[in-house]
Amino acid sequence: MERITVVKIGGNVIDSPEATARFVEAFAALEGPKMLIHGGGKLATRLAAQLGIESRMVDGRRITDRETLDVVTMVYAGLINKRLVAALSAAGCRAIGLSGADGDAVTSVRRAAGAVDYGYVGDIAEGGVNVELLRTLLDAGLTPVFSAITCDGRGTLLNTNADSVASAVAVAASRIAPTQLVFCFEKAGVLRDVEDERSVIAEITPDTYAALRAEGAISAGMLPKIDGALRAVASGVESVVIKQAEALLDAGGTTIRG
Ligand SMILES: Nc1ncnc2c1ncn2[C@@H]1O[C@H](COP(=O)(O)OP(=O)(O)O)[C@@H](O)[C@H]1O
Ligand SMILES: CC(=O)N[C@@H](CCC(=O)OP(=O)(O)O)C(=O)O
Repeated sequence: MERITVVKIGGNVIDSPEATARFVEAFAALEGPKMLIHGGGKLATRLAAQLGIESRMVDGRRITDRETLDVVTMVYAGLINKRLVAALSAAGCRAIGLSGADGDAVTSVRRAAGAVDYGYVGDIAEGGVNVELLRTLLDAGLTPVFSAITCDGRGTLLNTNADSVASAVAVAASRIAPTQLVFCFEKAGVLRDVEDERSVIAEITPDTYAALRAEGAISAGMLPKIDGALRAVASGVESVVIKQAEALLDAGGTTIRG
């Protein structure tokens, strides 16, 4: 099979209909087999607030109680996934929407409660992504579109950070064909100064990451993204780039190296 492109689209982009439309057009134009993973954390937080449910994030991950799990399942696996699939289909991309439960696509393990009890949050185990399902869908010319809802294989849905889903899917895809992973979000790349769009860091390695963390230059939602990116390059993914969604087809952004 030709080189596979796995793209993650972040929640701040999804929150803007105009930015999403521009991204969908660029993604549909990408040649070769491809997959999309989407977040939607911002919309979930807003809808939860409308229902009187407070949202709490720790290290870029949502504390997910029973009520919150229902909200995120409706928002990620429902509204956002189906809107994206409809828009991609309209743009000529044969998309198929999936949660981790569909076709046993992504199996995860509930996080044990430690210093923090994350509730219904799952981490993807080694071999948790169904490679044969991916191969079947890609061979059929379909573009899988994954939400951040996974399943423990025993009937319980779990909330998983979408960046972690993206890196696990990319690692699984690399067993089918060489795979590139692109994290798209609203900023120009990983920034040295989060307020300065011109301060893009061209390259991050495990050593520079540790230094940037210690300086406090990288925080919150950027942590699971770079953790996932480093895991992906260490596990056989050919290249990982973090860049602006609208620049999907252009050069630039931050390259992650092992
Ligand atoms: N060094 C950094 N460069 C860019 N963004 C950063 C950095 N450190 C923290 N961030 C924050 O991380 C956010 C992206 O993470 P997150 O909100 O989880 O978005 P996504 O939905 O794209 O995963 C950015 O909007 C920014 O506020
Ligand atoms: C466990 C956990 O934190 N899950 C994430 C899943 C969505 C996500 O990752 O969305 P973004 O890409 O928009 O951040 C959450 O509920 O926020």
